Amino acid sequence: MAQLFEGSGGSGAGGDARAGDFSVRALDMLFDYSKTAIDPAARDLLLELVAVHDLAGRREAMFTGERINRTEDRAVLHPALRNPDREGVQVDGQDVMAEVHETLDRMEAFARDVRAGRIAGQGGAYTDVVNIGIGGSDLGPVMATLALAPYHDGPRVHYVSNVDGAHLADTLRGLDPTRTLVIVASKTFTTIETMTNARSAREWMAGKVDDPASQFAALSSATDKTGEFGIDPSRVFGFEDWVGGRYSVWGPIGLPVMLAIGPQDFRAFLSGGHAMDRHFREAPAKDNMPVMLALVGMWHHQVMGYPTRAVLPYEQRLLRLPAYLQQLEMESNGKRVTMEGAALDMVSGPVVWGEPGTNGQHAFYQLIHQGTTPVPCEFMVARKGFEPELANHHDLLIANCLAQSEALMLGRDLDTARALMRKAGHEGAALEMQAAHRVFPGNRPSTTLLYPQLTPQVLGQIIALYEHRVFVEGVILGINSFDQWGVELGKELATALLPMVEGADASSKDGSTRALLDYLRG
Ligand SMILES: O=P(O)(O)OC[C@H]1O[C@](O)(CO)[C@@H](O)[C@@H]1O
Repeated sequence: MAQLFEGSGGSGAGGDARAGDFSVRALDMLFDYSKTAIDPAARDLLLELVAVHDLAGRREAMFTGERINRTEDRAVLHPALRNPDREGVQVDGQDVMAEVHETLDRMEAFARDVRAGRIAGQGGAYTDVVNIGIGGSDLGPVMATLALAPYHDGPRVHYVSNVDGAHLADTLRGLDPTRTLVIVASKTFTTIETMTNARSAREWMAGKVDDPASQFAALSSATDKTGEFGIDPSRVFGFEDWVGGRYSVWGPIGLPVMLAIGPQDFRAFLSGGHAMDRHFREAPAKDNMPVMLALVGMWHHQVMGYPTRAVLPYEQRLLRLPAYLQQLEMESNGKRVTMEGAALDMVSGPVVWGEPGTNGQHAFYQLIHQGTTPVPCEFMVARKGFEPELANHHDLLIANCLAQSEALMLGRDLDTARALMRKAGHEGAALEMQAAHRVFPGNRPSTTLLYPQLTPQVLGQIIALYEHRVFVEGVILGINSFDQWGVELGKELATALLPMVEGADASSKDGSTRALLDYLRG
């Protein structure tokens, strides 16, 4: 592996010149990639990829509503959901902005009425909201709701995603059905987990509420199906097929977030996303944060061959960010063929995983520091927390975040380890053995994203940053980042298996599946 800090030109490892040159500042955030092995020549080569693959052209095709999701023949226009302009974005010659804003205005009116108790349940103002959805209809709103806890001033918002009855039962336990609003969030309104949970939630309400459907709202593109479920059109918030599930938190799927934090703060979230859109569209590649985040990731995955990437937010409220990014990255770029359907001749997107710091330090960082496979780490931390009375905690959080990237970069060599062991009283073979265990190879790559504070605006910037990173990676790989055919086969087989789980003949199944069924059917 190339040495980190090659050509740093600064004062020692990670010197000043390198830190300034190998970082991007935008929208009051700082993305630092000086602790990677990328040198100016490598960066030039990476930047060439951007030109060769016509990123600028592909990006404009997305923002101007071309049908770039070719296998589904759809435009990809989630940025329109956070665009404050009331006109100017077209799909097939049709301006879509009026409809986007009309829906946003309706969502806001609904959220204000629910929060003020003007729209209420049979037993009075809503105290609780239960959002039922899965995948993109869950991960974004869950992540954002947790992230923005300091801004919560509405009803309590809960999320049910798993078809495991435990999720619904544990969530509903203790809630008052007469003061609970249920939101069914499903783009297609056919997802079996969501529809099963929605029906069970309706049964939970039946008997205690005269008209359970009146305490339901729906977020969906399939407005015909929401009607069949019995949800009044005034409580249905629709969106177009050009909003992909994992990109949908900015529109109606974000309604539970809006209920929790209020319309004004939700607008700030949208405005953060829009600011990142403008930066992505306008900044030259080397100063473009999503572009450089993507290129650094591709360097690690494609060039260095590191199979995974860890997302390590030093921000407890970003607890669900790694799960959110898992879907964003892995559902978007986990593909095996190019846009044209030819076999991909490089590896597709990496495995994304992670946990907030400092918790992860006491769990899996051992492997990151001393395991044999390097794991590129993506650290994130805010300049400021929200608990002034606990400012010392935040200082400790920052110190830990910086210490980890420093330890990964510098490591500890054998001589230093030996000296430590000598000081601890070891000698001879015992000293050698003990010292070997205390060596840190160092030279392990990491990046750090710094931001002022996790406000709605900044969260919007961060989420749009990652969305565009995925887009850039997809363009360079030459794949379609906006379909997800890989989830279909399992869904089809589950539908066919259900009757067999319930006792039907399973002789058509393979021997392994039959044996598992035999056990489970008792
Ligand atoms: O919103 P829906 O239609 O219920 O889909 C939920 C999720 O299911 C998927 O289609 C994949 O299973 C995701 O892409 C999507 O976010």
